[in-house]
Amino acid sequence: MKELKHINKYFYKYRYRLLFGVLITIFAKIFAVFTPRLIGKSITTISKGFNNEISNDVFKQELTTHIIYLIGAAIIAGFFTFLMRQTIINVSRHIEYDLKNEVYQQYQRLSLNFYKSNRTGDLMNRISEDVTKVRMYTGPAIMYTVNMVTLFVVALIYMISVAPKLTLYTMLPLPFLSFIIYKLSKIINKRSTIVQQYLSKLSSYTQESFSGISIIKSYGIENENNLAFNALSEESKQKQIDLTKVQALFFPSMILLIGISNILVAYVGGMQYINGEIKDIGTIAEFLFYVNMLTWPVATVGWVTNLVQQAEASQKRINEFLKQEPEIKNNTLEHTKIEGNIDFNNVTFIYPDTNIKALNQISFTLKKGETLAVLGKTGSGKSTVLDLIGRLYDVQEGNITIDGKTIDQLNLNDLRDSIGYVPQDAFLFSDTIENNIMFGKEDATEAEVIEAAKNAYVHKNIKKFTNGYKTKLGERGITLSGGQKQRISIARALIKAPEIMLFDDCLSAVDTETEEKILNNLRKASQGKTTIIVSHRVSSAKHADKIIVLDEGKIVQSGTHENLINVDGYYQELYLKQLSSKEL
Ligand SMILES: Nc1ncnc2c1ncn2[C@@H]1O[C@H](COP(=O)(O)OP(=O)(O)OP(=O)(O)O)[C@@H](O)[C@H]1O
Repeated sequence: MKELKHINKYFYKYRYRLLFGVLITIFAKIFAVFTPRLIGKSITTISKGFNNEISNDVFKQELTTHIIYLIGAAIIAGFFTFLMRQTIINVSRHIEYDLKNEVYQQYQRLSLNFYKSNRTGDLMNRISEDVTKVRMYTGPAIMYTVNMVTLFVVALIYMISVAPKLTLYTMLPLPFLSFIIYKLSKIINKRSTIVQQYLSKLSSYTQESFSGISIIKSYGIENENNLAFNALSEESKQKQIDLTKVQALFFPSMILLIGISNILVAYVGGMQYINGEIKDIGTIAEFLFYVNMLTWPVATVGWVTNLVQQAEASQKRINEFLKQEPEIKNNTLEHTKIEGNIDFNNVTFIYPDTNIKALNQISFTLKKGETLAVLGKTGSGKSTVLDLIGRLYDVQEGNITIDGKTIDQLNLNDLRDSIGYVPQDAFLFSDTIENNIMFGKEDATEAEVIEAAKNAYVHKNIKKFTNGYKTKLGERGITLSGGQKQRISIARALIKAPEIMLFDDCLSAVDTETEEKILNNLRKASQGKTTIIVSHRVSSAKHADKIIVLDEGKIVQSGTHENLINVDGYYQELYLKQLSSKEL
């Protein structure tokens, strides 16, 4: 129960509702216990009536009173049971919602490395399946426990006072029942976890097949794909059958044990009635009702124990994530206006997970309003430069300053607010084009959206879609070309009008002519803004105030376009190659 302590704060938050739920449960059970008593009394009255021990009038009057009370007690018990579910199960839904939000907020706080070291499936499971299992502890487990304890106490007190020996026999099979249910539900849970795993495997497999359908079709591997799917389905079916076999035992075992209890009560009660130890015949009927009434709560002891064990295991997994601290922390609450003077001083950076030295002693200075172009072979460390400016990672050696302050001393939110970043792979959400652009500025006007799209040279494309800016993207929406995606992603950064603009090879999918037009617009839009353009093309770099060429994390060339085309090296080679291909 150590791990589940985390939930106590939520119990405290909803303490009044919970307490109300517990009280209601107690009332419900008190009234529920009236039913067997009144049935017992009615049977005794009927027996007396048949044996002419009471007059016809008394018989009628007693029986009518019992029946009216019986209906009344059943209605009241039913109403309280309804209220009990309404309160306790509702509280569990509130706690589930709060816990999901807590986990999600923690996910948002954590740094990129956390996402690298944990699989997406794992992250999804903890927020869905694990939270659901914890909910079973906060709702059904509590409800059934209170239910059982109350019913037991109320029923037992009364049963012992009426027939102590018969009570003992009634209770005898119940611990066995509880134990068997505990064992069965343990096996059922184990097998259903396996079934669940197979279901996730199947859905991931199908999902991937659908995403990669064009590859599957173009390579003509539909048959192989079918065979692999069939094999997985077959395994999954086998696991389902294993589960069904144990599930099939659940109710028969319960019915068997209830049957044994009924026989015991009928036999022992009958003998006691014959011996005169029990006065009223109705007591036997009453006890038969108790057996059936107590069986389900007793069975739930085993079930609830299992629920709590599972919730504990799930909460343990959730706590592992909740305990983690983001590697990148905001070190100050003080707000600073960011101008955009960037300095790299001997920055060395090694990716912690791969140990790859991505940057090695990098230094450069970029004043507010200047443009830097970063070129170099693939894997030379260009994107890493941008990631470090946005503090997606912290540098290990050397330092980066912005406006003279090392970046970890700047307010992290201010820093990220002042950056407009266009990644290498443009990511667009399954939403309208307009909302995707407005992601950079939530309160943007329509005119601003259009202006940004025009600057990113994508306005004309958008206008051609039937729904224009309201066109839905993503699943069930339209599919954009690589170049269109890149340009919408640029518009998203432009609308933000940040002090620092970071473009990570984001024009690679557009032709050089469009590139030229976009760059012209960017130059106008980014007047006074510090801009870094990562590219593989000289055409993207030639207007920059400064150019650096990286190779294996080191700066191997730096200067302006005019300087660099006149010295032997990577830049000149690239220039000549791209020039000749253009001429061709
Ligand atoms: N998140 C990461 N975790 C671990 N290693 C990484 C990560 N990102 C990049 N690397 C490694 O760091 C090195 C530099 O990568 P980076 O992405 O900065 O290169 P790049 O010059 O931008 O390459 P490209 O032109 O192909 O985009 C590469 O060897 C890469 O494998």
